[in-house]
Amino acid sequence: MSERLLVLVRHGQSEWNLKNLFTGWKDPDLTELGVKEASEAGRKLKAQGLVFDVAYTSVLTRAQHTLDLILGELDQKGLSTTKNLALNERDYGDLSGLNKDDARKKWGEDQVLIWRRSYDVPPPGGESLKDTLARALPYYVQEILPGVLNGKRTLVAAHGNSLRALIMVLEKLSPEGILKRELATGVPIIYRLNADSTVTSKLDLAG
Ligand SMILES: O=C(O)[C@@H](CO)OP(=O)(O)O
Repeated sequence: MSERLLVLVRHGQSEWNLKNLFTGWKDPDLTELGVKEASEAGRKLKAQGLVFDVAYTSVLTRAQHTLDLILGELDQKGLSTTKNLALNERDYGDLSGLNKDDARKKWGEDQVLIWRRSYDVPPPGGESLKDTLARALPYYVQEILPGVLNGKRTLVAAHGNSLRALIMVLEKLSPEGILKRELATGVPIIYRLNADSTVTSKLDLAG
């Protein structure tokens, strides 16, 4: 029987993660550390003996670069890959490009935390996690999940908040539960699914 494998990985550290800037749909590349993290993610997946049939990523450079580095480590550079905007980071709207500490000074710690981690309060001009889920989930259900359920071993390289949206569904987390869920850069999470698309097992390759 095929294994219904789904691996999610957040991109490695980006230039704007390093500078502590709200990023969203802006398109910085990986830092040197981010490149190392992505390669390390690939080595960890290889050490697990994993091979993939398909990959998905966003239309943003940091996620695509991460995927390329992972596939390089896996000797799978030619893997069939689909890029879609549905997997993009949450759009940070007017906050994009601002420094996160400066934003805390201007609007206060609590307000910035609400914009960053609440479920349904969007940052000005941007997307809430709920909005992000509303575009990432249909893509997952219609484009990614059918392949996984048919035995296509699937790798998704995307972003903190687009992946948090999918994790909320996979792990059946409440809006309160997702609030505290942080995704480290370049850490793969390996899911195996049941035939009804619920999660059989989860392995977080942190550390
Ligand atoms: O700036 C962003 O786009 C995201 C991810 O780096 O930040 P946050 O941690 O606030 O979701």
